Parts: sequence; structure tokens; C-alpha cells
Amino acid sequence: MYKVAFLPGDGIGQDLKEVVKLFRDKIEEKYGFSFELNELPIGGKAIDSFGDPLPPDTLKECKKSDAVFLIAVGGPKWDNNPPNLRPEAGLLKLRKSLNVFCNIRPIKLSKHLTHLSCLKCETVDKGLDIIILRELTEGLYFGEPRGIYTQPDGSKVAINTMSYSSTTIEKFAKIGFDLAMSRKKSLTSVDKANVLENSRLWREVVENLSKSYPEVKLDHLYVDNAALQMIYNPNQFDVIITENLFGDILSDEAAALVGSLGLLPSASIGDNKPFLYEPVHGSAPSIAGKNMANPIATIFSIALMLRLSFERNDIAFDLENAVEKTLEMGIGTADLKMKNTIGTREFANEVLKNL
Ligand SMILES: NC(=O)c1ccc[n+]([C@@H]2O[C@H](COP(=O)([O-])OP(=O)(O)OC[C@H]3O[C@@H](n4cnc5c(N)ncnc54)[C@H](O)[C@@H]3O)[C@@H](O)[C@H]2O)c1
Ligand SMILES: CC(C)[C@H](C(=O)O)[C@@H](O)C(=O)O
Ligand SMILES: [Mg+2]
Repeated sequence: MYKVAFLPGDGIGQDLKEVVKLFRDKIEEKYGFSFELNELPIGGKAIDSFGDPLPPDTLKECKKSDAVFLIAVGGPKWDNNPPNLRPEAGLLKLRKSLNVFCNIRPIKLSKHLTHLSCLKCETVDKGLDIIILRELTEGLYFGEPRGIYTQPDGSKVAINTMSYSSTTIEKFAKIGFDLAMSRKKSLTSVDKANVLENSRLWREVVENLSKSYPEVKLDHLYVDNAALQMIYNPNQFDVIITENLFGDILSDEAAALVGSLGLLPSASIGDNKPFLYEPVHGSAPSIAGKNMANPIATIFSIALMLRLSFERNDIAFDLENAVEKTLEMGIGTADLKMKNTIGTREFANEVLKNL
């Protein structure tokens, strides 16, 4: 039986935890396919119990598992902690330790949610289906030196370092080219090469690699223009590759195109398993504990895990269809502004009935 390291984390992570268990049970009952959920502490809850946002045992268990499933970490309670005692530090260490350098964030607009998009109906009427690949293990998030330093005159200076290796850029971009080949053969690389050395190296590596993919139409865009083009005409994109921080920002922007951050799943892959699965959203403190969180990002992340770690595309496909059928019924959590608003548990149960 597959073993999944299960890290519900903080805030709505705790509300969505039950949803994952319900789906695991239903998948076992309907398809005879089972995976074990080994629940482990991470984030704020782990800081409170173990004084560490990623306790060594959690990391050890994750590395021994077939896949890692995380929901969300963070919250105001820990916002003033020192950097290494913040929930987010646990998540970043996990990503780095698993070396999952390619974060796949599919952005798909359901035809039942066009009313929710921040764009005009005529822009999204034809639908929207793009994939953002975000590099996840280098860049400003991990570069050294970093820190806040006091100068001799008593003033302070804060330093973060953006660093990228050509090896990582190449491995990452290759996944983008391969994905583009399996879709519309169109790839947009987003950088800031007019200003940053990091981006100049990025562009050089991507350009060189493109020679091995003559069929792929490659475009380069500066990140500021990419943010603009995403709103003007998102359908000009198919696969986007970009570095860590740009990808973080562009994917939240893309959530507004499809209506809610509660809809976006992600998979983070590397050279070796286990891969890491997590919704794009965070712990949403203002709705935590209220049975209001949208479970779709979590359900779609389960689908990605079934597809990419367990080779069960059939079940993944059925899960995605069950969500579509449920939305077609005009029901959804509060963020979806449907005819009928229901809670997290109730919505998850409706999806299960449609599976
Ligand atoms: N992967 C992660 O664990 C992750 C990702 C992003 C943010 N965070 C952390 O989460 C905390 C809150 O951050 P934030 O407010 O900037 O981002 P957030 O993603 O938690 O929330 C942003 C907005 O989206 C809404 N939202 C998010 N998920 C939703 C869902 N499933 N259903 C309905 N609405 C949803 C929230 O209510 C809020 O309005 C911070 O501590 C941050 O560091 C963690
Ligand atoms: C919580 C935070 C560290 C994280 C990130 O910036 O990567 C989040 O915003 C995300 O998108 O997964
Ligand atoms: Mg983010």
C-alpha cells in the first residue's frame, strides 16, 4: 500500500484535513485503491508542540513516504517569531530537502464559474487553461547571505540574495519544454532580464535548451509585462516557466482569473520521489475553523497525487469530473458566490456523491 506523509498544518489546513480522509476512504471503497495517511506535525502547530516548524521526525517520515501531502501553514500567532521559528520556514525547508524544484500550478476556469472571474465574460467565455511552472528551490527564497544587519552608525540594512544555478534552471526548463510538447507547443519564459543577472542567465539557459525543441514556440516576457498580459489576455499563454518569487506572485494573480484561490492545486516534482502536493492557498486565518474553506484545491491536489505519484489517472479524472458536476448543480462554498452556498464538509460530501 502507498504511504502518504500527511501534513494538514494550520488554519484551514485543520478544516480540510477531514476532507482528505473522506476522499481516501471513498477511493478505497469505490476503486479498491488504498493509500495510508500518516499524519505528521508541521508549521505553527509543530512550533507549539516541538519548538520546530519542521521536526526531524516529520522530515524523516516524509523522505520515507511515497508522496507528501501538505495543506497549509502559517497564521498571525507566529508572525512575529524569529525567521527560523516561523511556520513558513518549515515549508521552505521541506521543499528544499525533498529537492522538488518544479512546482506545477494548473490554472483552469470551470465553465460553471465564469461569473466569478475578475475578467469580462467575453475574455473568458472560451475558457482558460494554462499551467504555471514555478521553480521552487532557489532564488530569493534560499540565496545566501541573508539577514538584517546593524551598520556602524546604528542604522539597519536587510539583505536577501537572489541566486540561480544553470543546472537547476536547465532541469526545470526541460520539464517546461516537455510539457509544452505534450500540449500546444507554446512556452513563455518569464524573467526580468532587463535588470537582473539571474534572469540573464535564466534566458541564456532557456534559449540554449530551446535548440533541442525546435517545434516549441518560445517567448520571453519581463515579469511586469507578464502580470499585465495575464489580465489583458490570459489565453495567449499555455505553459509558463518562471523563477520562484515571480511564480508565487503570478499564480495568486491567476487565481483571480479563475475566481478563487480556493480552486488551485499544485504538485512539486523533482528528480526523485517523493513528490509534494499542496493547494496553492495558505491557512486563510479569517475563515479558519468556520467550515467555510473551499475544498476544491485540496481535492484537485489529491487528483494530481493520484496522477503523478500513483499512476491512477483514471481516478484523478473521475475526481475532477465529480467537482465539475457538483459546480454544475449551482452549489459551492462562500467564495464561489453560487446560487446555494454550503459549508466545506457539505460541499465535499456533494462531490463524493458525484464520484
Ligand atoms: N502553502 C502554504 O502553506 C501557504 C501558502 C500561502 C500562504 N500561507 C500562509 O498563510 C497565512 C495567510 O496568508 P494569506 O492571507 O496571505 O494567504 P491565504 O492564501 O491564506 O488567503 C488569501 C485569501 O484567499 C482566501 N482563501 C484562501 N484559501 C481559501 C479557501 N480554500 N477557500 C476560500 N477562501 C480561501 C482567504 O480567505 C484570503 O482572503 C500566512 O501565514 C501565509 O504565510 C501558507
Ligand atoms: C507560505 C509561503 C512560504 C509560500 C511561498 O511563498 O512559496 C506560499 O505563498 C505558496 O505560494 O506556496
Ligand atoms: Mg503563494
